[in-house]
Order: sequence, then structure tokens, then C-alpha cells
Amino acid sequence: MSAFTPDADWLHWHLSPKKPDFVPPEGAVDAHCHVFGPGDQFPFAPERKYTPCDASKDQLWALRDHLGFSRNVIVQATCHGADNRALVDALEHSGGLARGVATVRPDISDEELQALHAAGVRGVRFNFVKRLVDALPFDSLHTVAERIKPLGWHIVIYFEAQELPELYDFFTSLPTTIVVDHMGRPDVSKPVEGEEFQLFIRLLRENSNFWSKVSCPERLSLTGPDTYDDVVPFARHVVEQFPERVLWGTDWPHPNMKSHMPDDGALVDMIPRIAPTPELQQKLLVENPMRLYWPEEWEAQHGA
Ligand SMILES: O=C(O)/C=C(\CC(=O)C(=O)O)C(=O)O
Repeated sequence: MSAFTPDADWLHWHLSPKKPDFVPPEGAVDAHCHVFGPGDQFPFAPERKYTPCDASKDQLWALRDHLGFSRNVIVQATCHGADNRALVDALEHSGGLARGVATVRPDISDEELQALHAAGVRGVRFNFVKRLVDALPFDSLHTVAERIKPLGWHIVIYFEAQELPELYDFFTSLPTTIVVDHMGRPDVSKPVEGEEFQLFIRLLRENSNFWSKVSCPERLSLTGPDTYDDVVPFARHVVEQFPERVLWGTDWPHPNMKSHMPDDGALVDMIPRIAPTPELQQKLLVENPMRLYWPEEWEAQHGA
């Protein structure tokens, strides 16, 4: 039993997701997911803005296998703050099949950075979503960026589309590969060719170090929890325009979902709708995440 009580409106992840009709290619990577707690072993951060249920590494591995995936990229969520112990524990018990994206403070020691790298961390996350976190000042984030660049790490950024204009110049000043969570959370009531989403497309087009996850239709859709039809054009546009720089993830255990809880198997079945050819699926699910998170292994198998 966890030492923490989930928020009263917390939705638990889907306990019996369908077996996907879509069979992912061999070596497919779930490139955005989380582990939470268990709270009595890995306490949630005092500064958190939500309290989740526990969601263990073993439950994540079971979902991976059920969906037909082979590897995970586990992303530190704000409920754990800069305490990466639950993440590191999962990485150290993954048999090399998981990599991590941590949250670190500017004053982290070199020894702590090296230990995170040894565990399998390959990036840090900058979260700007106000309901989740009070973001650090730009100069502090620049300090983190300069500290992690020598390790070859990248930076995952999470923001809402309406904030992109004010964040744009800061983002393009960062010195590493940048991965945008969930396409920058577009307002899908607006057109793909509209000003708001085209600013995001310009960010990717004019900056070859920028990647995007085409995940989380369940967070973005206004048409409800069946097919997320209104999100498909946005994700498909990004995949077709930037096939070498896209990633996909389940976002299990789907923190802070309020309207419904998606079936992870149904999320997998959306992949052919946003990546309609085997070549695009191979890049999205295997080549791109392997190049970013397991580059040595990928280059050993396929050349640089
Ligand atoms: O899990 C996600 O990608 C999205 C989240 C949670 C999150 O990012 C966090 O807690 O760090 C959200 O929109 O509430």
C-alpha cells in the first residue's frame, strides 16, 4: 500500500487494454512513458502539483510486452520533481531495454550526472506546463543545458501551443537536440495550416536539431475517446514532413487524464493512421528512437 493517496479525481490506467490489431515492427520503442513510485519506496516530491497512483516498472514491462513493443524510454514526471530514484531503479532493472529522461537542478554534481548516465539516462526534461510545475528561469535552464551537453544528452520540452511564441527564441538558443512532447499540445480545433500549428512546424523546419513526439491524441482530441480523428491530421503532417525526427509513446500510465482513460491497445492501432507506410512506421518506432537513445547499438548494427 503506498504511503500516498492519489488525487480524488485521479483516473487509473486501463486495466485490460486490447491486443493491438497493428503489429509493431521488431524492436519497436515506446518512447514516452512513466513509472510512479511505489510511494513508500520512492516518495513523490513535496512540490508536486498532483499525486498519482503507483505505477511500477513491472507493470510497464508487462504493457510493453502486451502491446508488442521491445523497449521503453521512461520520462521523469513532475510528481517526482528532481528525485530520479524511481526512474533509475526502473532503468537498472530493465536489462538495457529502457533509457531515461531525468529532471535535474542546475547545481547537480558531476558525480550525480555520471551516475544517471551510467543508469541509462540520455536526456533531461524542461516542463513549462503551468498546471504541472513552476518552470525554472531561463538562465538556470541554460546552465542545465550546458551541464548535460558534454554527456551527449538531449532536452525534452513540454509546453502548450499558446506559449510557443514567447518560448520560441529560448528554445532555439538551446545547444542540444531538442525533443518536443506531444507536438507542443496543438489546439486541434484550429486548422493544421493555421498560424498556431504552423509556428510549431516552422520550429521543426528551420531547426534540424528539433524532434517531436506524435503522442497523446487522448490529451488533445476534442472529438472524444474513440478514434481521436481530429488529432490524426496534425500527427500525420509531422510524421510525413519530418520522418527522421519523430517519436511515438503510450504516455502510460496517462497522468492527469480527466475526461477518460485511453485503451493503450487502441492507441497503438492509431499508428498506421499517422504513419501510413511500413517505412514511416519503421522510422517512427525503431530507427529514430534507437538513433537517439541507443546510438552505439544502432550504429554497430547499421553503421553510422
Ligand atoms: O505525462 C505527460 O506527458 C503529460 C502530463 C504529465 C507530465 O508531463 C508530468 O507530470 O511531468 C500531463 O499533461 O499532465
